Amino acid sequence: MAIKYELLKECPDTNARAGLLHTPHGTIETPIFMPVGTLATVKTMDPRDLEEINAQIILSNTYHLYLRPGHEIVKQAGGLHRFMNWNRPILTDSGGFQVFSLGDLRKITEEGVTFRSHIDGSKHFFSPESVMDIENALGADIIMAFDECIPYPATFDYAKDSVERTTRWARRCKEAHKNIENQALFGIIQGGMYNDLRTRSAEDILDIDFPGIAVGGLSVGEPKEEMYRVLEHTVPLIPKNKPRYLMGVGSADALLEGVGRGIDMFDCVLPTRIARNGTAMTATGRVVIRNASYAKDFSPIEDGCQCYVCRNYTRAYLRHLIKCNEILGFKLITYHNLYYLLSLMKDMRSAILEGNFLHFYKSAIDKIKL
Ligand SMILES: CNc1nc2cc3c(=O)[nH]c(N)nc3c(CC[C@H]3O[C@@H](OC)[C@H](OC)[C@@H]3OC)c2[nH]1
Ligand SMILES: [Zn+2]
Repeated sequence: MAIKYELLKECPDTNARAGLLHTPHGTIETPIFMPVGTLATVKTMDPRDLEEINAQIILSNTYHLYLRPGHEIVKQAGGLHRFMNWNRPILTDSGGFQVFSLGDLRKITEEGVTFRSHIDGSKHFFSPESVMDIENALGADIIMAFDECIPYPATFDYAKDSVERTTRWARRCKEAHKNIENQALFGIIQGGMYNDLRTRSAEDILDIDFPGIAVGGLSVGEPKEEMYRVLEHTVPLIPKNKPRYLMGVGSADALLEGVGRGIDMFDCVLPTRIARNGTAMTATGRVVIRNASYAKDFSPIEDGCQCYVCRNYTRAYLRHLIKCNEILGFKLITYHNLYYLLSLMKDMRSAILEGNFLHFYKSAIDKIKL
C-alpha cells in the first residue's frame, strides 16, 4: 500500500478532523495545504525555503511536464524527486483540468481527449492509460485519475454524460496503474452543482476502491455558497478512513470552511500567484503592497507573523522591490504567503486536536471578513 491515512481526532461539533497521511516520502500532518509547483518548481521558492516553512507535500502537473520538458526526461533524471531535489512527498494532477482549461481545440471521445498545446499549438492526445504512463514516469507519491473537470455552469445532461465518462475513465486508470506499491492513485468525484450527480459519482468512484478521494469540479467560478453546499452533500459520502482532497481551493476563508466540512488536503495557486503581482495575505485580509500608502510604512507585512520576511523586512522595502520589478520582492511575498497559509493549517490542526476547532473557526473567519 503506497499510502496509509491515520485518523487522529474528530471535532465534536463540525466535520473537521486531524490525521496523518503516511507516504513513501514521509508523513503529512492533515489538514494540510499543498503549495503548487506546476513545472517542477514552486515559483520563486527553492527546496530550502520550502523546508524552512515546513511545506510537507508539493504538487506538480502532468499536462505541463508532459509538454515541457517531457516526462521521459524527468524519468531519465530518476523521477521528480531527484529532478527537483525535493525529498518529501509529491502529488501530480492528471492534467484533467489543464487539458480543458489551457489546451485549445479539444475533442473529447470515449477514448480520451485530443488537444493542442497552449505553447506551440502542436496536437496531442491524453487517455486514461497514457496519463497513467506519464504520472508513473514522473514518480509522484500520489497521482490523480484522468477526469473531466466539468465547467461552470453546465447543464444537467452535459454533467451527467461527463460524470459517467469520468467514472469509466477512472476504472481504466485503476486498470492501467501498475506501480501500486509506490504511487497511490486517487479517484476524483465530479457532478457539477447537482447533488444527485455528486451522489452517483461518489458511489461509482468509491466502488472502484481508491486509497484517497478528491472532490473535483469546484472552485471553477461557482459562488462560494454553492461550493460549500456541494461539499456538505458530498464529503459525508466518503468513508472516514480515506483522505479527502478538495482540488484548487486555497483562500484562507475557503480553507477554514473546507476543514470544517471534513476536507484533509487542499491546493491552490492563489498564494504564489498573487505574490507575483505584489499582494500579500494576512489574517485580516490582503495587503496590496504596491499601493502608495505603504511607501513609508516601516511595519512588517503582518504584525506578529514569525516568518523570516516579517521578522526582517518592511512593507516600504517590499513595495520598493515590487515597484522596481525586483525578483527578491516576489520571492519574499511568496515566502510569507505560503508561510501564512501553512501556519493557518497548523493552527487549525492544533485546535482540532485540542477539541476547540469551532471556537478557532469563529474567531478566524470573523477576522478575515473584516
Ligand atoms: C483552481 N480551481 C480548480 N478546480 C479544479 C478542479 C479539478 C478537477 O476537477 N480535476 C482535476 N484533475 N484537477 C482540478 C484542478 C486542477 C488543480 C491543478 O492545477 C494546477 O493549478 C492550477 C495544479 O497543478 C499542479 C493543480 O494540481 C492539483 C482544479 N483547480
Ligand atoms: Zn510573514
